[in-house]
Amino acid sequence: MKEKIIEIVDLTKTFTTKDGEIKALDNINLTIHKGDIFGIIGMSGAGKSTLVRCINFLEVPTEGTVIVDNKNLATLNNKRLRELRRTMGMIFQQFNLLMQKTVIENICFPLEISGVSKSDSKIRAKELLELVGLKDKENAYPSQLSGGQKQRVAIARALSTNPKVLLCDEATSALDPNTTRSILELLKDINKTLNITIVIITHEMAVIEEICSHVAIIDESKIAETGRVQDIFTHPKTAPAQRLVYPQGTRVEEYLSKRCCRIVFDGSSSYDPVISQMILACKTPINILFADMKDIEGKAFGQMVIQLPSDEVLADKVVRYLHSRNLAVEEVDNYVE
Ligand SMILES: Nc1ncnc2c1ncn2[C@@H]1O[C@H](COP(=O)(O)OP(=O)(O)OP(=O)(O)O)[C@@H](O)[C@H]1O
Repeated sequence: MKEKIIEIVDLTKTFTTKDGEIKALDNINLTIHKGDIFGIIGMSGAGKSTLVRCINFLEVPTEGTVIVDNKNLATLNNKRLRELRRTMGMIFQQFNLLMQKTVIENICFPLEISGVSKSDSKIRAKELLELVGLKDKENAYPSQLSGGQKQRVAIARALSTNPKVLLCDEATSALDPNTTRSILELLKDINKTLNITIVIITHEMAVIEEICSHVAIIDESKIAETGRVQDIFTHPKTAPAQRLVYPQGTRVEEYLSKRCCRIVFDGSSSYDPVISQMILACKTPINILFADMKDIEGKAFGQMVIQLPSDEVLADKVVRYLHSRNLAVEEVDNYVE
């Protein structure tokens, strides 16, 4: 059993504004284990940023407990809280670099304010620049860098104090898809090589699928569903999870009069023509209603919704065949809220 690094118990956060009270988080319970890449996903306004700010006590919860690395944050004085925050690096959508400082000065800055000498800070900053692939940019200014490079500097800066946890608030939302992929690869690498727990706040399911091991879906201030990404992706139970897993435009209700099933491909060989083989084996045509597949290094990931034959015996045969190929199969005829 992995050790817990972050534990949130019965957390509620209410903001008082001139227009009344806003309950941004409502009775949140969440456990994140050491070494996880944990995604927190939800629509705009669901409460994601507030939750991440409660994890490092930049926002103090109205009710409930936050335990990080076995410390109850509510019991820490300001000095110990600052020390604890140093064990949690943070990166943001807008990078938040100091524009008047060079890349290396940006990375040295948190080290120097935590009391590390100028020369030691520089040595550490150079190591980090190498780690994030920006060795040749130490004297550049942020304005001379691309979005992806700026985020790499922000990651290096966040790692400078050797954190145990890296909190990423929409860290790839301002980046194009290729740059997003390369930043996610870098985060995966950091998680693996430095054994840093990563918490990723996002509104994009693709980010979760790409790198997270676990996910919590937050909807209207509450946790709707939490668990392993693979389990939630293959069997989303709640309406908010289903909305995220079924891509926009999948109007499953159109097919409700027919028996349909959703097949999840989670890494079988792309070269294995499983659908053609199924048609040959079951001797029946099937209608593909929706497919959203991608090939990653020769493996198929994604999902497909097929309409089953109207003959019940044949339909059962198709479902049995798919199960026999070890694919995750879910009938969707009773899906839709
Ligand atoms: N300091 C604040 N004062 C008042 N209300 C706030 C404050 N911070 C957040 N809220 C409100 O709390 C709710 C949750 O906001 P939060 O920023 O956590 O959502 P989010 O899921 O991160 O959204 P987004 O993806 O758009 O950033 C919103 O209704 C927001 O208006």
